[in-house]
Amino acid sequence: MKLKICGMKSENNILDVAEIQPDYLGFIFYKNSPRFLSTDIPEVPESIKKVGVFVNASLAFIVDKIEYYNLQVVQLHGEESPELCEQLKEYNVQVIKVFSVKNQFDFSVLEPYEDVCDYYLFDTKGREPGGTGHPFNWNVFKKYPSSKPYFLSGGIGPKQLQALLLFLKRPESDLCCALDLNSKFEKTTGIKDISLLKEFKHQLAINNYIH
Ligand SMILES: O=C(O)c1ccccc1N[C@@H]1O[C@H](COP(=O)(O)O)[C@@H](O)[C@H]1O
Repeated sequence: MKLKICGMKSENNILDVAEIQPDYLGFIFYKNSPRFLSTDIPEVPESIKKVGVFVNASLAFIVDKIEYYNLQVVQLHGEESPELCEQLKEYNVQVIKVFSVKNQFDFSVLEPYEDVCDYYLFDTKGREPGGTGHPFNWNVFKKYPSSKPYFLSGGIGPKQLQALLLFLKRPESDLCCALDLNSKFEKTTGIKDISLLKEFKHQLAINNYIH
């Protein structure tokens, strides 16, 4: 299981989070988000992939950020088209397409994206496009029709640990390849709590989900 830690706003906090050695660090390039990144990204180990998170941004805006910040992954968190996903593949990045889930989810909406993105990410549907801090009902994955690996997101925090460990034992989590951690691990908005993150990673490690 891989770990993505998302939404840091300060250079020092980015460096502290990088020391935990997540697989992905996510940076929000959406102006309306309280986690909008307005600093440079300090150098982090090459083993950590830098993910840019975008909401209905133009190809030119995304490409500009890919090049300036040397992003390896883009996370499309709005209503981006399959065509945009396809165009982005030409910029040597992996593409994560996000879908927001309320109580039920119609997985047929994935179909046009099957050949044009690398991963899906499932987040909770809220009034804003991300960072709701609320989990959704993971039972929806009992009907997951795809063979594409997915990131699990949406309000995952220390309080979800036991439910998460149970979920990860179930067959519907077989294609869950990464956990996305954001607002439930914050001291203040955009500043991650390092000890909470370390403890969560440790719990996943002692349960043999990460090494
Ligand atoms: O965190 C934000 O402010 C944000 C804004 C716009 C798009 C995505 C955003 N974050 C993403 O939201 C999910 C879940 O966050 P949470 O655990 O519910 O706080 C995560 O994928 C972030 O990348």
